[in-house]
Amino acid sequence: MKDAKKSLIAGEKEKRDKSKVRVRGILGRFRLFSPNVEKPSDDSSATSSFEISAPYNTVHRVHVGYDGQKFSGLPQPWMDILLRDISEADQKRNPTAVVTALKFYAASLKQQEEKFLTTNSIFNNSDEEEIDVQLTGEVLQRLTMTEDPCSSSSSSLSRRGDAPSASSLPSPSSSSNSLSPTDRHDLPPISSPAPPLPPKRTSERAPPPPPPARTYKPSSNGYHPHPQPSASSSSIDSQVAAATAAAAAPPTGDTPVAAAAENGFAAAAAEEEAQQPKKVVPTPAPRVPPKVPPKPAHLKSSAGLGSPSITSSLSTSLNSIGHENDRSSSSRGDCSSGLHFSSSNASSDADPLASFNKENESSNNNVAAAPLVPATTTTPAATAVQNKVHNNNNGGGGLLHHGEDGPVRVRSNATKIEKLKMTDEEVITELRRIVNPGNPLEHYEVKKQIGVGASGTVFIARRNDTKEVVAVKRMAFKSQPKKEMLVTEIKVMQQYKHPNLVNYLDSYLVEADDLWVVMDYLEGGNLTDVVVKTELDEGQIAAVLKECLKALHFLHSHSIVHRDIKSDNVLLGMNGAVKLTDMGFCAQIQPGSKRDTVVGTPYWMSPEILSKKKYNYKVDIWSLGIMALEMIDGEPPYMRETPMKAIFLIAQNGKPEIQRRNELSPELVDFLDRCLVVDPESRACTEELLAHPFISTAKPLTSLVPYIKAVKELKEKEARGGK
Ligand SMILES: Nc1ncnc2c1ncn2[C@@H]1O[C@H](COP(=O)(O)OP(=O)(O)OP(=O)(O)O)[C@@H](O)[C@H]1O
Repeated sequence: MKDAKKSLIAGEKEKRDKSKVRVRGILGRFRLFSPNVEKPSDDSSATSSFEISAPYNTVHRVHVGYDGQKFSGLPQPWMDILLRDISEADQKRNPTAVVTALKFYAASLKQQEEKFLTTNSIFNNSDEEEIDVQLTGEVLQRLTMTEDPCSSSSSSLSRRGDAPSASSLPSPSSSSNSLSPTDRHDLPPISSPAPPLPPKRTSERAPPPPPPARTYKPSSNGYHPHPQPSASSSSIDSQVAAATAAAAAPPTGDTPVAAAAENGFAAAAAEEEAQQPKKVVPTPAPRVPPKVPPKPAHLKSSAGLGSPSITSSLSTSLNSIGHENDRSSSSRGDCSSGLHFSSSNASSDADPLASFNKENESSNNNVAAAPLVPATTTTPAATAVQNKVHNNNNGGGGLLHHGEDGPVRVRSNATKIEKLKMTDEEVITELRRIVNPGNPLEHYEVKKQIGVGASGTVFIARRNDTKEVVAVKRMAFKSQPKKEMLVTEIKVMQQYKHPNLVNYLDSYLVEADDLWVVMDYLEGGNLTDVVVKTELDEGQIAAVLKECLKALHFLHSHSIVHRDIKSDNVLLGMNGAVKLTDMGFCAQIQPGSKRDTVVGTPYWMSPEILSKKKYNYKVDIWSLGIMALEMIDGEPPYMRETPMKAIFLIAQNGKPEIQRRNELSPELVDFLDRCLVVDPESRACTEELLAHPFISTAKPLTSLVPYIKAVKELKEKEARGGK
């Protein structure tokens, strides 16, 4: 009787709580479409039938000129898109931002498989094919005028004081570096229209009539999932670009000229090393292959799991993690005092975990907000990771010597280890080392599908012995375009444990193709669903940000940069727990060093990434600021613009307009202002933000519960067909 009364009271309370849930109005986020596999996450019957065709075999060299009036040299389809998306007046007003957008666009053409440039993640680590943007006239003059790319001084090309300086935008010199990705699908069609596209964000409310750019409908607006051969592959003519750059451009990044020269030397050495015949990577002790069940139907074809995508958020390559340090850069940011970074050396650069181990050995670890230390360093996986480092080095130039006391790593003269691309076989070998042995079906009973991502399908499963409910992401490994990234994600998840990171439990590789990653099940779904359908108040927004900041502080304290912070990558527990996921894009950045791989999701990307500058962990802070805007507005800035235009606008405007500034508390406005600073050196760090007055207004996490429940119910209703 008492219990019945209690549950009645609880039920009433829940009802009251629910009635307080503020449902977002019609200005909710547009429904986005992706060419790949995204299906309604609740649609367990959903399977993908869409396959991205293999795109480009040819290499085009695209030299783009700008005479102060208009751009020339672009392939016609690009020109069409440019004219469609960015008015001539805008082009003229800020040609450097156009260049940023073009380069980003061009680089995306390099992706063999990709998603639409919408909310999807992008990884581009290749500098083989790029657009060569040769500028002439006033743009070139202006570009050469400013030297400090992070300068907060406003450029003559910037419309607002907070806009990036002209030199923070791509310069001719940067065109000789790898450039940024964009949306290949943006090309106009030359063949049949694209197949209908499933929605990417299932939770998104029905949009108002979307502008052409956001619907990606073929032919009507030029957005197509299939690559267009005519403009398919752009390639930088590096010699020409280098010549142009050498003559005209300031050094990119924040490095002094001498350091830049040194860096150039290192890069050249790496290039040279990469061209050496590849040595055989030692094969690990053979593992007794587990008895495997028949291949699941959904893995029989890659299409069944969703088209592979370079933008897989489960993706960061081994190459990318810890291999791109710009040793010459000395910038450390303004917030590093409270954080411990392990000192950089060649060996630790090779793998974040190597660095982590080193860090553990060190006694001066003063990480402040890392309630849990990274998981054991003595697990087979950790050992395997170390082996991997050795193998990598060995493969890269026979640098490993095994002494009696164990392996001794000798400093490589080539710092750009990412040049050493792993073959698929090597990746699989590596993967086998780090996953659990055995057959997962002996341990888990797969229940139902809960979602489909770019790289795989997520299921609820139950552990046979403990009856624990878990989430299992299953991926057709062989058809993944960036296999190394999956390996990286597993490694990062294995090694870095924190209450605000989605907890990794196990992984298995079945028949060398069915990759299982078992993790905690976050029943509340992702934050996107909540921000799209409801309006959190400031205390709740602060609560979410606080949890994310704790996770970021932990990662940054271990020299790990997440690189894909957005609401999609924040999962929620039914108790209000907030956890970051998608560690695939993580990379290590040593103190004082920066990276230049273009990674992330364009709308959330910081100006320094978009303009292909060297960057550090501050990129996560920018993205967190954008995510805060998502929670306020239901979508990130420029979400209703075409991808090309959005990149142009980020490059041009730098800090986005805070639409509802007047409705927000001064604390929240200040928090946003500290995150969305164009100059990363002046941008806040996690430590500062955790102590920010806005964060101290955080409500208890339980305040999120009614919202999470309401959204879940709404989604279930939608899945049942009752809107
Ligand atoms: N641990 C988890 N608990 C609950 N739901 C999850 C979990 N992991 C993923 N999901 C949900 O499953 C769906 C697919 O997730 P996934 O991570 O595959 O998406 P994605 O980020 O688009 O894809 P990818 O990571 O392959 O790029 C999403 O709706 C996500 O919220």
